[in-house]
Amino acid sequence: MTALEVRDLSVVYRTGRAEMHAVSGVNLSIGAGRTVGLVGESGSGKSTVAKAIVGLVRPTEGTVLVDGHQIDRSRERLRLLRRRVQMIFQDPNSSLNPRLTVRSTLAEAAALLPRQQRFEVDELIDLVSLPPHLSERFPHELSGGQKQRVAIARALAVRPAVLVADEITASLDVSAQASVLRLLADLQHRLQLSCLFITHDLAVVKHVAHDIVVMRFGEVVERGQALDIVAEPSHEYTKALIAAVPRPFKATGHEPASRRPSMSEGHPLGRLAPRDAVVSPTAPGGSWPSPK
Ligand SMILES: Nc1ncnc2c1ncn2[C@@H]1O[C@H](COP(=O)(O)OP(=O)(O)OP(=O)(O)O)[C@@H](O)[C@H]1O
Repeated sequence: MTALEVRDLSVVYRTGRAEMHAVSGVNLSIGAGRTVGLVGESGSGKSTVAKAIVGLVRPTEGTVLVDGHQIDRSRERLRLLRRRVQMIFQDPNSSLNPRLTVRSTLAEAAALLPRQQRFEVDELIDLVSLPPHLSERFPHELSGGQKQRVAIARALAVRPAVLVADEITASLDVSAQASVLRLLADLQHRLQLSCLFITHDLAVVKHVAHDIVVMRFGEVVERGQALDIVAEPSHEYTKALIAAVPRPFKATGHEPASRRPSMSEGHPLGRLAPRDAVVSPTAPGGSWPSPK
């Protein structure tokens, strides 16, 4: 089943008389329990796609379907469908309210669900493996990785079907990056979440994505299974993106396949296994903890 589908999405930003065609004719779909990596350089339109999906920008053309239902203008429907898709942003400092403790942040999000479906705050804290004693802290008292875990817990509080993660590891140091990526893969497997994972870093994406969609100048230029694209990109732009991954991790293409260095070899995240090795997409998934 398709959890999220984007059909022929175009977004034009208008500033005065100037028009900026940020996204043109983008199609993508994410199956239940799958992760799609959306990659491309800065300015290629990735965040605009994400914002259109969660309703932060209005598509100029095209539609977004959640669980097969079009997000239309009916307010009640919009509210329900939007809850099914939650976005996590790059910078938790601007996405978390600095005046709320972790507990208040999560309680506020959990309260959006009817009482009988609600998570307890402690369950959410446990779900993202935050030490329980951090629950009374404010965002400025947490590390970057801990803040991003709070942001993930807040997104999970409404039991979404789809997570849109926009460069969520970009502001973290290397060890926090690896542990947030591991958490995401683990949660996604346990909860059968679908995920759109946005990054400019092709070395990161293969650790989390089953499939990759490559964007350039607002258009999709290549798509396919993550390991295939990383091993044998067909579009020149994708090849250039891979070539931009720091030298020690690059294959020349002339060595036998068995000796070809993986792109992440020597990369700070190189010890993480590729996505399909971490969690088989066909492996039986878990389910949401049942409401108390
Ligand atoms: N609100 C806006 N008004 C006008 N132009 C915008 C607006 N937001 C984004 N753009 C432009 O749209 C294009 C796509 O931007 P977008 O942020 O979607 O790209 P991106 O691939 O996510 O890049 P980054 O990783 O740097 O965020 C860029 O040229 C950007 O300057």
